Amino acid sequence: MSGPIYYGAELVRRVLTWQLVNDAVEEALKAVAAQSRNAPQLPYVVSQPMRSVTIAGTERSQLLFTMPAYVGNYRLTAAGAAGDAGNATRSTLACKLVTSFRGNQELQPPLPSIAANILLFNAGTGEIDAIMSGTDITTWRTAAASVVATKYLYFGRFNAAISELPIKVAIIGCGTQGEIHAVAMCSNFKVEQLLLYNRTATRAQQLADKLRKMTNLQHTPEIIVCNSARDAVRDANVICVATFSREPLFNACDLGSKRGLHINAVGAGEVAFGEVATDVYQQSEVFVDSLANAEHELKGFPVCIAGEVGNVINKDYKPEPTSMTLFQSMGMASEDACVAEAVRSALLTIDS
Ligand SMILES: NC(=O)C1=CN([C@@H]2O[C@H](COP(=O)(O)OP(=O)(O)OC[C@H]3O[C@@H](n4cnc5c(N)ncnc54)[C@H](O)[C@@H]3O)[C@@H](O)[C@H]2O)C=CC1
Ligand SMILES: O=C(O)C1=NCCCC1
Repeated sequence: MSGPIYYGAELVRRVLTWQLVNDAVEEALKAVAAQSRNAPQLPYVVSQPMRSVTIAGTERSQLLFTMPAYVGNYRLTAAGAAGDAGNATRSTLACKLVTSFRGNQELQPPLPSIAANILLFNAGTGEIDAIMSGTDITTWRTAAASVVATKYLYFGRFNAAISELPIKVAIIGCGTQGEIHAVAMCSNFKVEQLLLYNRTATRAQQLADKLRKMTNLQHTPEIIVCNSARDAVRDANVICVATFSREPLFNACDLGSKRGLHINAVGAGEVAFGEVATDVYQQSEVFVDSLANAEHELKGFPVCIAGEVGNVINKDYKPEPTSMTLFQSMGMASEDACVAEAVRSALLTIDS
């Protein structure tokens, strides 16, 4: 063996599309839920041990996560994989190494807070096949998980096509995740209004300017920069929160109509669920990406978890149509494994 191939960030970016990433993430969510429900009618085999967290220093502001996963008997149905027998069953063994250094945004010039690489192994021999830049994959797959959650938890309650229902989306936190969530929501749904809030207001304004110049968004909404998180969430149908805040950024009383509301809680302060108030969790039907990970990582979580997003996709659970739903995203190694495999497959198709 000649050693692993390296796929750098430029190459990875060439094939990242919403269809490719959404499909791979949806497959990972379904596989994890099938495994935890022990559903023998579904073919998946998943091993996703808890991620390890190494604290690089004396504070928890500099972290290294090790995220291994094996996903067996799943399918890539993404457009990028068409033509390479992308629908064939496959199995992927991968491990993501990802750092979270939240002070990086204060550096001159600033660096991303989250940086990752993904190791892809030969699932038959255990040899390492490839190392892939995983920073963009992490960014995209996190937003894709919110898109899939929004599709099933929010849109799933209406009897209309997703493309016909206009929504107002609030983005709380306008860093890397805030930006990709804004793009993802406008690329996948009919967003008529985008409400942006960031602690440093200039950052929200910069994101608004950037989004207004983007020509590749499926929908170009009215974009409003808000003075507070409360202003941003008041009239929103879908809320995406992605900050490092330890403190709640909005409370239940800030949410106008609880009927027909969905929240994607993506970020993590000292406590993963710190940025959303306890009463919001208490009034929501709460879903996670992985119950096993939630048990381990969400110590002191204020409510019972209704299930995994994959349970809703696999149709073994249906949320109450009138409830406020909340997706507590932690991020899963199996998402990275499936997306990295889809990226590799798409790159091989381009090359051949
Ligand atoms: N669930 C998942 O799968 C993933 C979650 N994350 C989490 O998403 C969050 C955001 O990550 P990035 O966008 O990459 O970081 P970033 O550094 O690019 O952006 C963070 C944003 O949060 C704001 N912020 C930071 N501290 C705040 C506070 N105390 N109060 C209000 N706003 C505050 C900053 O102004 C900044 O705009 C982090 O908590 C990160 O750990 C990141 C990747 C995957
Ligand atoms: O899933 C991930 O990747 C991450 N989740 C939490 C913060 C660091 C990266």
